[in-house]
Amino acid sequence: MSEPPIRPHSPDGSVLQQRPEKKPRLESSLRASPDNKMLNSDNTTQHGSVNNLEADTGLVIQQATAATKVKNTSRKNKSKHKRMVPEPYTTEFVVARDAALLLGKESVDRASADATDWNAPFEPREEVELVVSCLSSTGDSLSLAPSPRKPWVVVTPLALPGERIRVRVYRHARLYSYADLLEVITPNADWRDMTRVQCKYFGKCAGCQYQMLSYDRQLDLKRNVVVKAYENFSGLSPSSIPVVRSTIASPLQYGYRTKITPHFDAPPKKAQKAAVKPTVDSMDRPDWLRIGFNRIGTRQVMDIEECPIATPILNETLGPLRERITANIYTYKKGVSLLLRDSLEPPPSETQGEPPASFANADSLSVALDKHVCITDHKGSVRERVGDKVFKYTAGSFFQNNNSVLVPLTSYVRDAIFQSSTSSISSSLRPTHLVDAYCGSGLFAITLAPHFDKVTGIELSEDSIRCATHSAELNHLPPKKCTFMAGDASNIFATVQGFPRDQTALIIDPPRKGTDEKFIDQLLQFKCATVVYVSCNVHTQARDIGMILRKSEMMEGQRYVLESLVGFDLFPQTAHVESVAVLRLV
Ligand SMILES: C[S@@+](CC[C@H](N)C(=O)[O-])C[C@H]1O[C@@H](n2cnc3c(N)ncnc32)[C@H](O)[C@@H]1O
Repeated sequence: MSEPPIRPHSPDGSVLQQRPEKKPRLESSLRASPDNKMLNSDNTTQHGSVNNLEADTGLVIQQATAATKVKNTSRKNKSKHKRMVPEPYTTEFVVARDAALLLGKESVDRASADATDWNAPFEPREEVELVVSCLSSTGDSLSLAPSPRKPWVVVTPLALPGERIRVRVYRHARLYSYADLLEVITPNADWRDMTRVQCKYFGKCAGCQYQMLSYDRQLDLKRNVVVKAYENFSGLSPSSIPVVRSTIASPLQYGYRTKITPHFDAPPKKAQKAAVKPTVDSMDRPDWLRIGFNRIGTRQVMDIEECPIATPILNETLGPLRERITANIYTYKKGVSLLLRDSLEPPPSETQGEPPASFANADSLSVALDKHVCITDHKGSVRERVGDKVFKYTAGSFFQNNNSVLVPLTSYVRDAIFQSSTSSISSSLRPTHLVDAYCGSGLFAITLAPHFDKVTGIELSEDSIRCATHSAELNHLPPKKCTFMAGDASNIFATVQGFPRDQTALIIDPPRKGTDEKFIDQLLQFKCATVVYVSCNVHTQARDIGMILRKSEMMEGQRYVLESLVGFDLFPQTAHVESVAVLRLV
């Protein structure tokens, strides 16, 4: 089967795409995050506050009501609608909240009262013209259904505010429907410039959403995502939320991604049977074979031979790797997710099989600074430099995927710890101890260690802890200054009881699902002077910060205040934003 015909860009710069049939699915809630982790979905029990938050803000609570109503209908409908209720803090949850906000509380309440909130005003696969109202925090556009239809939102990728678009609706949820963009009839000339697009798959591949925008515009949009997350998900009063700073740019806006994970499906059964030999000549590439990334809104793999946001060495490696896979495709019985990770070339002592010097130091690694290699083995070793520090970690484990922004990020966190913007830190209370919770391979602990007397990190992955400990050695950080332990983040508080609390800073950098109440309760008992919360999901961060601030109101004498908020652009050309929140004990 060949690719469906696709015309990526019309002469006037509008985006045109023809969509293949979709599998029934929960597209957005299963959408991969920029670092290709599936979005999390399990916070309801640990944060019993999800429902309280909904009650506070008044809109999404209606969704739970509707889902409950659905329970009383037929079994078929029940399962169908149940699938549509988004898990808290997933992409779909955020879209649902944004759609409800666009409709307004009155419309939402009316639709709930009439029990019409699941009845979309569209025929199956209907084509309609819309005018885009705004962007959701997911990067998708939101438009109101044209009158005389009832109040309803249409979620469409790749369209911009003010644009007149033609779409085809394909799936419905509560009070909103998803649609494919067929045509941009009237582009937003201030925002859209298709000559900026650097990837021929833009508009089809699910990876990027913003290549048609100026970089300044992308940064503004990301700032707004942080603003909205705290307005809608923290449950905090506006007076407790500082003005969100301008998003900090990535030095590289293309060629920055140090890890990509293209994938491919196993040969279809029929093709396997028909294959006369296990290998394929390069001229004989089967047309069902696609090695690449998912098509927007589907789990269909697109054949992609180059990704302009990936680093040069990853693209140089992708071509030959694709050829090797193609030649041996019939030997694969299952689909495969490949790993390509950018690494500094190993020092000669390691490549020549000599045992590495026990303290092979940062300087010896710097010899290889300019030469990059691509690691494709999940268990292989990756070397990466951040400022004057070097890291060695396992290719399959977590490490931030945009090296160019890591010096600005770690420097910002360091400055936030040492320079309070709202109160002066007296020299007698200068931070001397650092706790790095969810430390991964030790990025923050190791880069910031020179500024502290003692640093300790905790992380669930034993392999990452082994790598962090080794990287500390590589950077001449002795164990009495820098230690790492494997375990649940909340265990850290038992081991740092000897740290002077008013001179201790805590960094939290959890996965997308955020931290948990057990961790927050212990943090509040520990009462360190500064908390810096780094997050790849600003919505769970807002929820957690809201909880920390509210609970800290009940502490005697002191409480935490949210001193600053800023987004970092770790993934240019995408809608993703990393968020850094600084809390101070006052
Ligand atoms: C977003 S990464 C941050 C890693 C590191 N701070 C960095 O920037 O490279 C989150 C890390 O938290 C770890 N993790 C997840 N759940 C954890 C838990 N309950 N306790 C400790 N670490 C956990 C993951 O293994 C992952 O390495």
